[in-house]
Amino acid sequence: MTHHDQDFAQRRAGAAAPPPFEFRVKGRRLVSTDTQPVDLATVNGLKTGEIIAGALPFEDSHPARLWRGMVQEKPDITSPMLPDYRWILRTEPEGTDYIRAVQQAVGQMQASNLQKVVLARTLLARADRNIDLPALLTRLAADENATAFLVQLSAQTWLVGATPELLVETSGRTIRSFPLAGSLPRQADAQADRTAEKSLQASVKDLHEHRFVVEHIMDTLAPHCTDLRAPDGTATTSTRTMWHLGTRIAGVLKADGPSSLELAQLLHPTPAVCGVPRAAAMDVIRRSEPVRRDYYAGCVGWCDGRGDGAWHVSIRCAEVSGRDARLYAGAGIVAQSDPQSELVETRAKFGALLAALGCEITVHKDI
Ligand SMILES: C=C(O[C@@H]1C=C(C(=O)O)C=C[C@H]1O)C(=O)O
Repeated sequence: MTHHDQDFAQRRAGAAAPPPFEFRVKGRRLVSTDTQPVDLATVNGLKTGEIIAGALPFEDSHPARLWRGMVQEKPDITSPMLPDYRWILRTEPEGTDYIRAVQQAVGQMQASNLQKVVLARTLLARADRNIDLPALLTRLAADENATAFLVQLSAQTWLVGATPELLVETSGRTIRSFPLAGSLPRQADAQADRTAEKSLQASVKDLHEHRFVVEHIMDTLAPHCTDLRAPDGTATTSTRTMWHLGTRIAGVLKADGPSSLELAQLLHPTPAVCGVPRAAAMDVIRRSEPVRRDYYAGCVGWCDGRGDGAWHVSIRCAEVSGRDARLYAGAGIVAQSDPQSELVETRAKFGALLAALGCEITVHKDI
């Protein structure tokens, strides 16, 4: 038996527990070294080579989930093979209730100063045996345009996903952000896929949705930078399942500027996951989403003792516990939104996780 097979066989027997955190970023792995959680202040006492990493919640009512760890250049050897699970799926809220919430939000936009709100729904997927988290992470990491992450939230629960959205990254005084907003599902046919990309690029509604996010990030970062630029025009970017509008923001931090962790806290929640104005959008989210977001639409990432690090928006993810996965997906709603299209967009956003779980979305068309 090779080391690789042994590792897989052990895990199938349930011997190896998932680590408290692991990130996969373009061939590098960020791995936990301690099994005891740490708090935000731990960042001040880190030794060279150490990081803290984990998840920040959508709302402050939940604590940060952080652990100490290190960056490894070693590639991963975990097998991407999964057992052939049988699935039971249930959406929460049901599609009709999600559509009603979108209609109400659009109505509120006509009668108030609410301009954008991101409304999410969830999909409960129950397998016939425990979900193999390390294999799931390896499968999610196959998408080169996403950062795959696994973060322990409680004794039995992990947040796992693959996000394409970079909230903020700093290295010395160099700062970057890659906000996304405005989406269309990818198409299997190459010609149809290209048409989808072009129509997204030309969509006034999506460009409008996108602009809120770029403005928020520029306004929040500007006081901390000596130089900050967003390119003219918005580009498209893709994952294996979605097209998005994205803007590559780059700049130079002031000397003794905030750490990557502090910047993530300043920026969060952006209008990519909350809305404009923020307080009104938060109010709509709290009133119309029946399932609390917990760590979905928060941040996942890492920071070292000098403040360098990267924080991503925790989207395209699920909370996994034993046989159960709760998948989350949201869509930005503006006055011109069509509720049925927003439902389809959230369904497509479940696609990355479902594919990684080996659950065929085409078999479950009604989600
Ligand atoms: C909220 C999600 O995605 C966000 C919303 C987007 C949109 O509304 O177009 C696009 C990318 C993300 O910023 C999600 O995937 O759950």
